[in-house]
Amino acid sequence: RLSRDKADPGHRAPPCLPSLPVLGSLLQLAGHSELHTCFTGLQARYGCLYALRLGSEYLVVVNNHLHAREVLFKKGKEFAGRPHSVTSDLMSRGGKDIAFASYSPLWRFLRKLVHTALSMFGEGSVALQKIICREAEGLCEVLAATQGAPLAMAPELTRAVTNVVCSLCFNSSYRRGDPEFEAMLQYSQGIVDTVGKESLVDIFPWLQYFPNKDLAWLRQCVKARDELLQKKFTEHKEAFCSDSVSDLMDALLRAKLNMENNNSRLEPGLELTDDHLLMTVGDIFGAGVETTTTALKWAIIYMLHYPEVQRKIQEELDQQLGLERRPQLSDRQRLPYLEATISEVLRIRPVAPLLIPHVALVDSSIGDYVIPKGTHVIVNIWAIHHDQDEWDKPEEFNPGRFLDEKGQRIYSPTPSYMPFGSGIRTCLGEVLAKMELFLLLSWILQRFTLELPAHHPLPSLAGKFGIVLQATGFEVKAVPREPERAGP
Ligand code: HEM
Repeated sequence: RLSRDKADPGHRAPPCLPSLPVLGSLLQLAGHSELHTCFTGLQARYGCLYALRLGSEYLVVVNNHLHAREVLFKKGKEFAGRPHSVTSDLMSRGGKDIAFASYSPLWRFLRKLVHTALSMFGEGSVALQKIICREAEGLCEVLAATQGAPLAMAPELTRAVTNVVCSLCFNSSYRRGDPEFEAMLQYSQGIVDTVGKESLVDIFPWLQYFPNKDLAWLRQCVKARDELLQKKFTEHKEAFCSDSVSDLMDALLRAKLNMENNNSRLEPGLELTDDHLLMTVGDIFGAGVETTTTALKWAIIYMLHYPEVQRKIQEELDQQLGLERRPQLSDRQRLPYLEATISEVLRIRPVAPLLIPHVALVDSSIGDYVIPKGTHVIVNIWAIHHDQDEWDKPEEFNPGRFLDEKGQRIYSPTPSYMPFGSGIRTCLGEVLAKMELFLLLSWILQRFTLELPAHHPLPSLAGKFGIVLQATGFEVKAVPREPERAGP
């Protein structure tokens, strides 16, 4: 389906959706709340790479893995920019974080710093495994206490994942019912509901000067988030000791103090301000909690739809570990079916179906098409993960596609798989997220069978497009497996 016309490479503009003055191509998208499926459907008419205009912005949508790899990997630096929008600027104080920051030495510095901190306090270390297992145990206790009564899983999953991120960022965690945690849940939901919907105010920035309910709610949620971040920041500053750095906030503070003491700057005019520290930690929260929780929700929803998959995971757990020994990260190799199921969940319901938009920093090209500097590039992971040329029956949930004939794990059966993006702006938390998904799911499924409570309809498999592909709320009945029933 890629253009074979090599006569004039890089000199053709991509096919463009019809566009009106001021509105651009907005009418073509009107009535489609699910942008990822709308963009996928438009391929039938415009091909796998096409352009559109939204307000004054020129956007290109990439629906194919070859073009996606060119943008993210091969020409990663050329497409490493991020667009400014009213909502993302509000969230990140004008890009003073990592995810919404422009490609710059400061972005690179912060990314490296967070990467080092995550590996120091977590990834690969026993410390993180302990933290996640503590949360997994807490989750199992909550499930056991329900004694088979229906339980809304979402808040429990969010608390477990929040506590992991909290431990990494602040070296602290929340108990059930903690008012600070409840407030955090509320503002996080508010942010998810309002950011990333390609809302009109991002297309027509001047709308921010008119009364706007969504924007007012987002401002309130961001204010609540910032107050909490500021509180943690002040506590950390007061207790700071450069010899005992035990979390991300401390690591950022130390970097800032080192810079000030050495009077070193990254580049003239670029300095690490308090805003950068706060927004970077806010970013790890924003990017780290909602994404992993969403993937967990989808995994459990698919377990309810496909009890035979759940059974196979449990058989594998029983065979490899039995019912008593709790799974550890070192067991991942021995549990390929569970790992394949997690991969399949991330394929069929990619958490970030359109990634985060990229921006062309220079005049460039994708395939045969010319892409001017400033173009917003949307990589449609949904289309890539559902591409019929790459996946057999892509709509079918089938963990088996990530296993070979011997039942061994295949990490990527086709290059058309990139749930965490790829290249220079690839997800910073991939390793952490995979650890959480593995440990939390294996601990739950070793001890409980998750069932649909009587008379409850199966939760919808249709996601709601937003900053993440949201799953609808649902309840489960957790039926203890044998040793739980028998007691310790
Ligand atoms: C299942 C869980 C997760 C998924 C599916 C996921 C996916 C993604 C995707 C698709 C991107 C955008 C890549 C791009 O624009 O090219 C991204 C960016 C990012 N993710 Fe994740 N993510 C997950 C968990 C996490 C966690 C746990 C953290 C932090 C601890 C995290 C931190 C980030 C950051 C900081 C960025 C921005 C990177 C940049 O712009 O340089 N993510 N993630």
